[in-house]
Amino acid sequence: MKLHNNTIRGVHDALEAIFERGQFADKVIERTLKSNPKWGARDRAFIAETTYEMVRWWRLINYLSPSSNYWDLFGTYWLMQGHELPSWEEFSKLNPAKIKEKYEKLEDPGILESVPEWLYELGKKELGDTWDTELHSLNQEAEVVIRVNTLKTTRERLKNQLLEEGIRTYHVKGYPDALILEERQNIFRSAPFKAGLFEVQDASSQLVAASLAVEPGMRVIDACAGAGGKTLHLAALMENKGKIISMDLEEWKLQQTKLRARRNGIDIIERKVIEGSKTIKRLKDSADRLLLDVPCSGLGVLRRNPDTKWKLSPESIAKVQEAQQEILQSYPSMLKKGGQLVYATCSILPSENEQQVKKFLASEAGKDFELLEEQKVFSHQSGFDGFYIARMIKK
Ligand SMILES: C[S@@+](CC[C@H](N)C(=O)[O-])C[C@H]1O[C@@H](n2cnc3c(N)ncnc32)[C@H](O)[C@@H]1O
Repeated sequence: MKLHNNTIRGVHDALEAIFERGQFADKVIERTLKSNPKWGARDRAFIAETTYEMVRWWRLINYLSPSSNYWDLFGTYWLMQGHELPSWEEFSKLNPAKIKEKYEKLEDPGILESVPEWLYELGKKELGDTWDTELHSLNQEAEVVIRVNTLKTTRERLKNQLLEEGIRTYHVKGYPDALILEERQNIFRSAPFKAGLFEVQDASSQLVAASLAVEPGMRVIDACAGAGGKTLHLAALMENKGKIISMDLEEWKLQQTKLRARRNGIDIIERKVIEGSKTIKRLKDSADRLLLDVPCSGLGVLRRNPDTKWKLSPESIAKVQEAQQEILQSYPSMLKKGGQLVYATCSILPSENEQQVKKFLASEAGKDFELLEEQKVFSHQSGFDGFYIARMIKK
């Protein structure tokens, strides 16, 4: 594969924004590509993929070639991919044979899997040997998965509609509304997307709304709704009948649901910003179903967001765990007697998952609740993101 100086510079700029200015990788790549409209499809794919992969393997790359020079780091990454380096001045400081030897001698699993040492140790403490297998899987590139909007089409019909646009997909058993792209490509400009026939949503994430056992006509609260990915899925499962109260602390996130709902043909969503405990108290005993898709470390979605591992800290994980228990202690009061709730995270750490549920059930606030089922979704088993889903009933 031929390297081009200007696209490598594009990667440098993106990495600088991510590592030196702490910006989010997906936003940085979007901006980099937008600001250079002359790059062709192949250049754009090279910049996006190389940036993501260098972020993923950042610790390993820096171990093999300790340097603050982005050319050294890119060159090392390129060699790791099994390519040869062109004889450019920029790569003159690199010694491919030495780098190869250092890599072959490397045994430290935290460096090999390219995670911060504290995170490697935390995962090992919580998950034992499962962590090594899971971490390996979380370092693979994520597939693009879409969720069929069953309010407007069927999976088979959408498959054909996408094929007409040159987009080939396949489906996997156990995920009734999911289609997986055979090849990574921009689908947001396709006619089926603009017509609201699908949303991009990982297959594991699609298990969350499905596990809440909603029915048309119910009153459902999605209490940590964000930009509404799971609200939209709930509305489709409810056949756009009944009511969904979509809540979050952040109004700007709820705003995004508005546009997405319109595109999806959904009109049963009411948005509500949480302004403190009074918002929760006003909704006491009012819901048939409650979704708590709580804030979490995001360790289950490292395939998609590899920069998460460099942004997390032991303190940020402790803070998010505190928020998770606070939500569990107060939000379930919004459920009617006999109603059901789902607590979900996109994390694989027991301390954010089953241990939080156990603590809630043993507490005064959880005494009327019973655990009905629990799914621990690991990436190495499912092939998709890591998730945790627990369904409970208010007795
Ligand atoms: C995992 S994300 C939700 C993703 C969303 N459900 C989706 O499917 O796209 C967690 C959300 O919880 C929100 N959040 C954080 N603390 C909260 C709290 N105390 N109460 C409600 N929402 C909260 C965050 O703003 C964030 O949008």
